[in-house]
Amino acid sequence: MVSQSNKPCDLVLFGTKGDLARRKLLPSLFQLEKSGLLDPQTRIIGVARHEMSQAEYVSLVEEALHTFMKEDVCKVTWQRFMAKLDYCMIDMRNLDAYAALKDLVDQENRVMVNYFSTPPSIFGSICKGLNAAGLINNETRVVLEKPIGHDLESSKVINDQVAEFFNEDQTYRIDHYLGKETTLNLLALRFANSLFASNWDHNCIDHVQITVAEEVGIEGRWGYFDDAGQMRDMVQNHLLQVLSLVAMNPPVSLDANSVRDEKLRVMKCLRPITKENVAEKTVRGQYTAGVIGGKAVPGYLEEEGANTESNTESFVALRVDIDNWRWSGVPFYLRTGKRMPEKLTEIVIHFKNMPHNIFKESFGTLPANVLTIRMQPREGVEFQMLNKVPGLDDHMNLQETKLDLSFSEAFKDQRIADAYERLLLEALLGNQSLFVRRDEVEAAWSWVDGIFQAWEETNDKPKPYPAGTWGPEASALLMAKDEREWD
Ligand SMILES: NC(=O)C1=CN([C@@H]2O[C@H](COP(=O)(O)OP(=O)(O)OC[C@H]3O[C@@H](n4cnc5c(N)ncnc54)[C@H](OP(=O)(O)O)[C@@H]3O)[C@@H](O)[C@H]2O)C=CC1
Ligand SMILES: O=C1O[C@H](COP(=O)(O)O)[C@@H](O)[C@H](O)[C@H]1O
Repeated sequence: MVSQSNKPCDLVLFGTKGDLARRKLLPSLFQLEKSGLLDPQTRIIGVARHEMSQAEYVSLVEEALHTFMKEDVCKVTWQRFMAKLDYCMIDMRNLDAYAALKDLVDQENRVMVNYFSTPPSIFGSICKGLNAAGLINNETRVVLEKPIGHDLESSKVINDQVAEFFNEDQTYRIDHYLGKETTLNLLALRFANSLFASNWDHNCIDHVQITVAEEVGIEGRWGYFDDAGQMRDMVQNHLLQVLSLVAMNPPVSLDANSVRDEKLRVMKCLRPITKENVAEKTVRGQYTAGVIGGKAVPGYLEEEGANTESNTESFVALRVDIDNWRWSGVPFYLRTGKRMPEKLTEIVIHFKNMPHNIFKESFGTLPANVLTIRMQPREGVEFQMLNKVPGLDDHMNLQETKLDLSFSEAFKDQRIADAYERLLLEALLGNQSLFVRRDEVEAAWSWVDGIFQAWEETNDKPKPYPAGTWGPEASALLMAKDEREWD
């Protein structure tokens, strides 16, 4: 991706005491410092509404690093990193409070990048506060966490509140799946290899499966999750972004708007799901108590903070049709759920069967080629194909074999950076390619809203599935109807 600016920044982290900031953002910033990717002049300013001395903030950050980093906290890097930290107490709903930031930022010499790691309900207040303190100029950037809104209408309200103060080219909407190495590799796979580039359509592909399975439940986030559900939490953003990258036409270049234009075209071609077809095209589920990795786990309704009644889905399976020339007749099957047997994100491309079988006598039906892109864990790419078994005994004895490229083997000395490292770096550099444009967010909401409406009109309720399984039986039936099965 092409970087646009290399100026030092004031990265202002609103919600610095929150879960995301401590678990992901601060450790990622630390890794950037360790890799020498933060400008020596760059500052990190944490904002929260609690009274804290500078020393207390530094130890909050240190504790977050020790708790959430997978590797040891390098002492030399820590000395450099801690010297970059500042803390500012602001109640983000109080517009007068933002004046306190003025003494900490230096807009003449540094670009101010404001990361809103807070509930979206206060994004508007933060923008107003920054404006009231005179802290917004043409270079100032804003990074917004997902999900933006609860539906199309509320997302428009939030985007309008931000757009009152920031242009689209100053606005960076995060979808952390776009920062994953394996997501970026999808671009390389598709557009740097002629074998795939020329076979990526309805002539060669039978169907596509995208699975994003999580072992975890709702992780103590009942308040947020019960309001959102798996459709808003994962499908509206992460799964539709991945689907768009798999399905889009080749962008003219890697610049932000070329890629985003192509993704948007895909979203606009998603066939609406309505009350007439929602039953055959969607499955929602909710986990009950079960066992994962030999450990008993509670059901959704027994989670901490749960109501006894809730129709929120923790699992979704969908058949998605894309109404354009490239994908005519090629269904995309999506499934995502919490409390699945394992954490697994993968895209599986099922190619079409051979039109004629010359190996009938020795082999019978020829299985089709399958390309699996393993996004996490065990990142890599796998291609299933048929080969002749060497030997003189049976002159055409075929066997299914795999070409298996594991990133950890092929790129032994390369560390796989967390998605947030990549995205924070891109935001600091001013490159929007890996951020979602407003029209993409709205197109995604518009399609997802249709499904919610269809569920409501048909009074659809989530079907139970025991934790530690691959979702309700209806998910397997959704595939079986089309004479297919999940991988
Ligand atoms: N956690 C995650 O894994 C993910 C989170 N996100 C998104 O990131 C954002 C943050 O999520 P998360 O960290 O989980 O949420 P948290 O609730 O843990 O953190 C939000 C922070 O915002 C602060 N805050 C809220 N209102 C105010 C206010 N008026 N003044 C000052 N501070 C305020 C809270 O302060 P206080 O502590 O005082 O309440 C809290 O520290 C959300 O938009 C979420 O959807 C996206 C993907 C994953
Ligand atoms: O955005 C979110 O993503 C995580 C899953 O992310 P991953 O990188 O671990 O696959 C999910 O657990 C969370 O509910 C959701 O808000």
